[in-house]
Amino acid sequence: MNSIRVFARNMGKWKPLQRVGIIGVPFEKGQKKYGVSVAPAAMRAAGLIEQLEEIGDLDVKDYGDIDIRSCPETVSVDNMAHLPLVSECNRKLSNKVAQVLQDGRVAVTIGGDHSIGVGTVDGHYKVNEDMILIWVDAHADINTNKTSESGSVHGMPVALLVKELADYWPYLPTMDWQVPKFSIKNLGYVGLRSVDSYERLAIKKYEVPAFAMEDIEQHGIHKSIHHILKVLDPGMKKPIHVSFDIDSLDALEAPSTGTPVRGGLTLREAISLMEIIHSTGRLRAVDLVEINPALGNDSDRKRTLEAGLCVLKAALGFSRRGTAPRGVLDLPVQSHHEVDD
Ligand SMILES: NC(=[NH2+])NCCC[C@H](N)C(=O)O
Repeated sequence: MNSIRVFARNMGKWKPLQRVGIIGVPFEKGQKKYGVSVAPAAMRAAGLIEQLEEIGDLDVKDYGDIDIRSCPETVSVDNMAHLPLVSECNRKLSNKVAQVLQDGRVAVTIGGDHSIGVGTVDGHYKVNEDMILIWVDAHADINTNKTSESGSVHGMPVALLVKELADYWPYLPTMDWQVPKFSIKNLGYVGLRSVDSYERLAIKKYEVPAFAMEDIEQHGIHKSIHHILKVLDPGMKKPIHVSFDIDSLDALEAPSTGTPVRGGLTLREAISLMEIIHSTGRLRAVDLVEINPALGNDSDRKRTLEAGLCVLKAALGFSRRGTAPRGVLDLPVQSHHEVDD
């Protein structure tokens, strides 16, 4: 059993202490735009570690960045750009995520583009084979090199991870370290609104619980995420991995990202989603990917980084309730007249 929660002496009382490990992945070869590799440094400069430490009852350890050294690209695979680089980065990341989890910490990985989901989920699976995966994203990222229109691996991580799609891939040189074992039955989507036609087929064929934006609009974020958690794990016991792409947020909330799509989650919805997952006590790993500080102007960059920080803080237990002046947020709904009295 993984003891993520230990007890810490806190103001004379014993309180649960959540241990967290931060991993940066300055990797951008899973897509074509410059800049997403700067995100770990930009998030740290924006106060990532300090802000997490302020949450209280959180023991934060920074494991630093994965060493992304360009290895010679001796092999190439059709319609799959930079596979050897993607593979090498993810191999190292997988080992690091497993180490953080074995240290009894929640693994918080800051990308990088979404191709790094291969490493985070692979590493998590090594430690918790019963894990469930919530992919929060505008895109389904379940293309293979045969179905992808872009040839960018950040649109393929889910298809690389799940065992049910293993036969749809050709032999992938350099990827021998990664044997797809995770079952698509343990996957759910939130936030979808830009899904390619073959991706749609895969989601339908395997009946993946998917809450696209229109479903969230209809049911609300609370019911949507509770439903997914229940469908994937009726016993409510399994470790949870959230792979959060910043482009799940509406492009107005998080403009500095490579493949923005309008009509997405509000920041408030994303925070609620993370608060609900935090409240299960079963969040073991969270990825935050696709923040590209090189895109947009200063205000875009600031807004996007802030949104990323808010999402992570919510995932790790920060709640406005705890910090607001006492009573204000606990007021029952009442008229202005009653409040003024
Ligand atoms: N993680 C992302 N931003 N993925 C975007 C993927 C876009 C498109 N579906 C593709 O396969 O190229």
